[in-house]
Amino acid sequence: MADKVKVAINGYGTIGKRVASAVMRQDDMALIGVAKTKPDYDAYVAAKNGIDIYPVDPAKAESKFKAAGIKIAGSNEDMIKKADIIVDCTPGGIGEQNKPLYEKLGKKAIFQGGEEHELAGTSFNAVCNYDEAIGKQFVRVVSCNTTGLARLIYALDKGFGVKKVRATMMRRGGDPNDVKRGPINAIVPDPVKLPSHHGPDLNTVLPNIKIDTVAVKLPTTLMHMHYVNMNLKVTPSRDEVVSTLKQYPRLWLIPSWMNIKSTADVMEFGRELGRPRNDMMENCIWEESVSVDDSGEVNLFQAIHQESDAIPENVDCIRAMMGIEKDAKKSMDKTDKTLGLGNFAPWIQKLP
Ligand SMILES: NC(=O)C1=CN([C@@H]2O[C@H](COP(=O)(O)OP(=O)(O)OC[C@H]3O[C@@H](n4cnc5c(N)ncnc54)[C@H](OP(=O)(O)O)[C@@H]3O)[C@@H](O)[C@H]2O)C=CC1
Ligand SMILES: O=C(OP(=O)(O)O)[C@H](O)COP(=O)(O)O
Repeated sequence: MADKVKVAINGYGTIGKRVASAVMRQDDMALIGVAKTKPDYDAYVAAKNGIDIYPVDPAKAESKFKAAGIKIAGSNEDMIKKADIIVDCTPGGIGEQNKPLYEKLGKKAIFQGGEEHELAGTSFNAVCNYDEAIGKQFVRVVSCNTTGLARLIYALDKGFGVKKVRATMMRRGGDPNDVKRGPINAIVPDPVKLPSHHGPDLNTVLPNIKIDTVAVKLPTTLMHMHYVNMNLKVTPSRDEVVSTLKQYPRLWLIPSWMNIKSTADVMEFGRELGRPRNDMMENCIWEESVSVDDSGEVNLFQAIHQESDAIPENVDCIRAMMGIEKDAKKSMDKTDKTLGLGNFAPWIQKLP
């Protein structure tokens, strides 16, 4: 195999730590290191796993890392210099501040959904537009909700043609460790002014889809829930819609016998399987919810694990931008195999 692609992760939080783990599972990529602003439990676990840590601002942070007994490997800029590509997983808006450094050092970078599409000029979802990212210097992986919508809508558009989508995103308030977020006791239309950003965002990867989206925030941290309504160009049977969805990667149809009744059950299933961090990277679509009427209108519920669903897309995006795999399907197959997606059997924990 040719030299491995050297990947640096700038920002090691919810998304960054998962991208780092996924990169470490790829035989065509090597993890150079991760950048953190400060030592904490994430830095402790990373260091114990032999991951090199580069403080964002060593002048401020070096003594803190030293006091915590965590060795540092250099500055954030040192890390970036060593890498072929940087996956920027910093909080929304910081990626924009980091871009000039990537430009100065002539590096490729992937931004996340918290940045504007215009920052990169190309937004990405593997099944929708892998080819558009091939060889690019800057690409943005669309956010978790948009990733979930894009995979689903692409499959049904390929299968039957989509006339119009209406989707309601019931969003988690914050991530499980994000105690400062809310709401605690309210349902918040967010944004009040419609549409929500998800529809226009979807059009960055599927420009020809007519879509209206609304979103509310709920007092929950586990997953997002989508109610999706689609008018198709033809009128397939329900069985045809279900079997089409089953053919596409990263779409999991939850069988009714599993008795998965809520996002809590989906997460409990991930925990019970023993998946790392309980991650459920697939769209989790309730098969029972899929309904099709005689005018070709489809309705369904899907749960989206915000912390992890965009992770395989980051891996594919690296391959596309580096030009090491020009075939989207081959990249997705490799990513899914290495991350154990679409097949639960290998994860099942040996008990006790
Ligand atoms: N969480 C989610 O559900 C999803 C988030 N996204 C997007 O992914 C991006 C990252 O979000 P998320 O992982 O949740 O964020 P987190 O807040 O969990 O993590 C951010 C990380 O960036 C580090 N950091 C902060 N400032 C800087 C800086 N100036 N330079 C380098 N690193 C820095 C933080 O370090 P330290 O902890 O040391 O301060 C932390 O490790 C955002 O664009 C977000 O919109 C996309 C899909 C889903
Ligand atoms: O990218 C996400 O959501 P989004 O798809 O609604 O933009 C993540 O769940 C982060 O959302 P946040 O901006 O509420 O932290």
